[in-house]
Parts: sequence; structure tokens; C-alpha cells
Amino acid sequence: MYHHQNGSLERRAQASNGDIATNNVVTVISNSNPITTRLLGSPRSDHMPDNYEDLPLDFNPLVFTSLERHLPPHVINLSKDVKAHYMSNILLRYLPHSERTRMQKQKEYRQKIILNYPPLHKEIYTMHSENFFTPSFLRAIKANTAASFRSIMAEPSRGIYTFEMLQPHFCEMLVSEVDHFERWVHETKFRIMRPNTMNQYGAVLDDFGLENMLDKLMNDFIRPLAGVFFSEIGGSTLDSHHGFVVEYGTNRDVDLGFHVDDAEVTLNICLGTQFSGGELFFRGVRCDEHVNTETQTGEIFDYSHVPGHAVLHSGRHRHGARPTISGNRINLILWCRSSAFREIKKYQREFPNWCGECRRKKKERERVSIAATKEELLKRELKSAS
Ligand SMILES: O=C(O)CCC(=O)C(=O)O
Ligand SMILES: [Fe+2]
Repeated sequence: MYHHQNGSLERRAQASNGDIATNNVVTVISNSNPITTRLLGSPRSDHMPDNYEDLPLDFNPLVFTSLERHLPPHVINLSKDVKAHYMSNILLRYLPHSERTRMQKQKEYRQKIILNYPPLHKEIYTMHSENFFTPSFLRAIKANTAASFRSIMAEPSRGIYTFEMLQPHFCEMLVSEVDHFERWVHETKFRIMRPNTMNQYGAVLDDFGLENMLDKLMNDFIRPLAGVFFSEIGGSTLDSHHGFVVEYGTNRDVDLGFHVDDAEVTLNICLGTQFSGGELFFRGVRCDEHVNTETQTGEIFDYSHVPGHAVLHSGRHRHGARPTISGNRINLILWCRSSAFREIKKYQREFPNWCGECRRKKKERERVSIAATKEELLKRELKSAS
């Protein structure tokens, strides 16, 4: 069993012991001077904070909204970007050094690509929902009810949702953008990072400018769905993503081994083009404890990709992709994560209900206990009858 990881993206703001509160002002001590960024110890309850959902940020936008009331007077009424920058600088100091370095490196890597790579289709870098999505998908999202979501979905196996999502023209543009990017990488001999530990090919879309568009895709289109279908595993609190394409076929990867994703909820959309094979095989959802346990017959499910169609599943749903036997297949994958769910999970002692093996064990315990009670009752009846 492999585990897809591209490094933990969890970002946590923790109180450090280096904070001194004086006159209602918390000074954040750093080892470099001068100290310029400060927060007020008590929030300004009369201040209405901004909404930070539309900005590209390194931390959950809700953290910025909460923190804004603590901004000092000379910052609190400045523009949203400036405030976000100010607060980011403070939050970054609370991260472990290794994580801060990793984030800084990633930022520099992305900036280097974005400054040099000339996009082919500029129109796909910002969200144009009418041009990207099929009318049925758009209608369901706009209606924003569990019933409207259900009306476009099939659930061919427990916890696996499939639906029509992308317009053919958008798929074509994205595929040619990826081709264009890869040609640029080849020509400039730029060394790029592959999407994850299991793919030799494919590209991280977030690295060459599509991060904001994919963030919007997650926030406005996937989180509402995940809030309904994956509420138990943080579906309504998804707050970061890893977006990439995988490519199979001639001169590409052939298949993908059995694994779980580093994601709470995974969106997998086939972009085309012409291929045979490449089916996804699913083998049940598992928690960390039970990731290598046996598959039950009801958990076996195979899915054949259809261009433009999406599969939405739990990242902990064990799966893999069979060999693409002819042609080329390219899929867009969005690993959606919830920092809140990951934090809560650390303190949960009970076996989770979303794990197939935990559920099976619980049922088995119940069956044994019911059988024991029945036997006990029978014994008593026999005793009183004699
Ligand atoms: O090839 C596919 O469709 C599945 C890809 C996948 O599971 C992944 O990249 O995590
Ligand atoms: Fe996967």
C-alpha cells in the first residue's frame, strides 16, 4: 500500500512562549530586528472585518477574518491586501522553521515559473464558470440544495459520486495548456516537480498559475457538494488543495498502484482524450489503523473514465488506476484538504464511522453482544420454567 504525499500542507498558528503582553499589545518577538508587526491583545469589537476568501493566502481565510479585529489602529483601515500581508507575516512566525522554509521555497519555485512561462490560453487562469462547466452542473450548484446536487449525481458504490462536469472545449484548452507547459519545460530545461510520489509524468497546475482558479473551483463548487456528501470527513471545511494532472499512455505513466490520497476529498475529472483501459478500482474507505485490512465484497468497485465526467470520493477510499492500454489519458485531480478536520482527528479516540473496517468491527461487536443477551435470556426462561 502506498501513501500519496507531497508534504504536509497543514498550517497551524500556535502560541509560542516568546510572546510578551504589555499594555494590551502582544509583541511578536523575532530573532531579527526591528519588530514592526504587532497585534492588539483584545479584539476591537466595533470593527467589521473583511472577507478574505477571494485572496490567495497561505492560511485559512477565516483566520484572517478573526485576526483582523486585533490589528493595531494604523493598519486596521488599510486595504485588504495590505492587511492580509501584515497578518501573514505574523502567522508565518508561528510556524515551525521547517514548514516556513518549505512554504518559502514553494513560493519562490512558483514565482520563478510564473514569471517565465507564457500561458497559451489566458482565459482558463480565471474562473469563467459558464465556459468551464456543463449547464446541468452549473444549475445544480446555483440551486445549492442537497436535492439539486443529488439530481445530477450517481452513487454507483457507497461514497463514490460520479457526474458530468466539464465542457469539451474547456477540457481541450486545459489539455493543450498542459502540453504547452511541458514543451516549455523541455525547451528551457526547467526542472519541475511531479504531482506526487507515484507519478513520473504529469504536472502540478498550482505551480504554473492555476492556483487561484483551482481555489475558486474548490471553494465555490466542490465544498458545497462535499459539505453534503462528505460532512463526516471535513467536507464543509475544505480549505486547501493540491491540483495536478496525471498522464497515461505512450511515453507516459502506464498505471497507478493501490493507494490512498493525502486529501479529505478527491475530485478526479477525465479531460480525455482517446484511450482504452485506465479504469479506476476502488476497495473501500479506511482509517490509518485499518489501511491494509481486507476488502469486503461490497467494497469492490471499478469505474471507467468518461471525458468531461468527474468522480468525487474520500481521499481515504483505497484506489488505483489500471493500465491505459491504448491512446492517451489525462485527468485533472484536485486533492481537497481540511485543516480543521485534521486537527480534530488528532484528538478522536473512537474508531471513526467513515472507515469500512471500523463499521464492520462495530457491527460484529453488536452482533456478539446481542447473541450473548439472547442466550442469557433463554437460559433464564428455561430456569424459571423448570
Ligand atoms: O489515474 C487516475 O484517474 C487516478 C489518479 C489518482 O488516483 C491520483 O492521482 O491520486
Ligand atoms: Fe488517488
